[in-house]
Amino acid sequence: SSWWAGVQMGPPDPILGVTEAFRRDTNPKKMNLGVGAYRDDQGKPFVLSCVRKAEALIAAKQLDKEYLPIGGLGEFAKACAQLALGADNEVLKSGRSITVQTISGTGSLRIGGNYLARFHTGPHDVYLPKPSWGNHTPIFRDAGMQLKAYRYYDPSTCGFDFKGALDDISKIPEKSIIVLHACAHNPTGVDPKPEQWKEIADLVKKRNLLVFFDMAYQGFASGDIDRDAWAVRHFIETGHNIVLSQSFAKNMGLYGERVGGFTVVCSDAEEAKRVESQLKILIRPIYSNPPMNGARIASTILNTPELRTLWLEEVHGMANRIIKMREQLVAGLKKQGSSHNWQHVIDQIGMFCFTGLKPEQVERLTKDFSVYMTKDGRISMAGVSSGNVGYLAEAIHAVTK
Ligand SMILES: Cc1[nH+]cc(COP(=O)(O)O)c(/C=N/[C@@H](CC(=O)O)C(=O)O)c1O
Repeated sequence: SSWWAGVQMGPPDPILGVTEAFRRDTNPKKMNLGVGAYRDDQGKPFVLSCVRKAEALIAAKQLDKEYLPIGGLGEFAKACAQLALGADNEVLKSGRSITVQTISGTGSLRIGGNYLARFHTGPHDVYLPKPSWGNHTPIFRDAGMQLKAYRYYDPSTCGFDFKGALDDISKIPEKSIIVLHACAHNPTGVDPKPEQWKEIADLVKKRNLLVFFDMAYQGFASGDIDRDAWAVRHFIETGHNIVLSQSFAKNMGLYGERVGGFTVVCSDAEEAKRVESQLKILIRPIYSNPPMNGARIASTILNTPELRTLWLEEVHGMANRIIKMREQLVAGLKKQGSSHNWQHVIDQIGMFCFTGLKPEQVERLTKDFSVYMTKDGRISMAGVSSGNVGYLAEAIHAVTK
C-alpha cells in the first residue's frame, strides 16, 4: 500500500480557511471579514508608499544575495527592538537584551516556544488569554509546551473580564509562562486600560511568572507606536525580564514578506550573549538564516527619517480608517432599527471586532449574505469599507433581530 495511506484529511485552518471559502463564493456582494489583513476603502490590499520608496532605495543599491547571519539582518534587529522598547530604554543601552530576526510573528512565537521548551527551568505551562489568537495553541503545543488559559473576555459585556483575569492569574503556579497581547487583542479587540495593566504587572511580579508579550499590531491599534507599546515598556520598567515577539505584517503591510523579531530581555549583557548563542544554535537547524528582502524594507523605513515619518502617517491612517468603519457600522445598525447595544463595536480596538454573534448567526451571515468571518464571531474591520458597511449592517441586523 502507499506510504501515506494512514494520513487523515485535516480540517481547514479556522482563520485562513475562511479566505479559501470566500474565494469559492461567486456572490458579487461577498465580503471577506476573516483574515486580519488590511484593505483600503476600495477593498484592495494596501502597499504602503513608504514600502515602495524603501524598495526603490534598496534596488538602487544593487545589494548582493549573500546569507544573512543566523540572527538575521543586524540593523533590522536593532531597529525592531528600539521600536518596541524605545531607543533610550536602559535595556538597550546596557546591552542586556537580544533580538533576532524571525519569520514574521508566527516564526517569532515558534522560536520563542522552542527556546522555552529547551531552556525554561519553570513549569512548561503557557497560559493564554481566553480566547486568544487561534494559532497560539498549535504553535506552543508543537513547540512542546503545555497550554493553559486565564479568563480574559467577558461575553456579557463584550469587554475585559478584569476581575476574572486577576483571579485566574493569582492562581497560576510560580514561574509558569503567561502570554499577553501587547495591544489590539486578537480576537476580541479588548485591551486592559493602563491602570489595569499596572495591577496585572504587579500581580504577575508577585506570582513570579515569565511574561511572553505578543506585539503584532504596534501602531495599528491606536495609530501611535509609543502608546501601543506602553504595556511592554511598563512591564520592563517594573522589573519584568520579558520575552517579546513582534510582527511587521500588519503595521507595515509586509504580510507575505514575513518580517518579525524575537527579543529576550536578560539580567545583564553577559547573559544576553549566552542567550544569543543558544538562539543561534536553535535557529540554525530549522531554517539556518532568515530571508533578507522584508527585513531590508523594514530596516530602511525605520532607519530613514523621512520614510519613518511617512510610515507613522500611513499607519495612523490605517488605524483611523478602521475606527471610522466601526462608527459607520454602528450607525448603520441603528439605521436598520437594531435594538441591540453595539457600543462594544466602537469601544474595541485594532483590526478586529468581536461581535458577540453566535455560531449559528455567523453561519447564516455566510450562507444567506456571503459575509465571511471566523466561527467565533470575530470580524476583521479591515474588510469593511464605506462601500459595503451598509450591506454588512443590513446582514447583521437580519441575523440578530
Ligand atoms: C496576535 C497575533 N500574533 C501573531 C500573528 C502572526 O502574524 P504573522 O503574519 O506571522 O506575523 C497574528 C496574525 N494574525 C492574523 C493573521 C493570521 O491568522 O495569520 C489573524 O488573526 O487573522 C496575530 O493576530
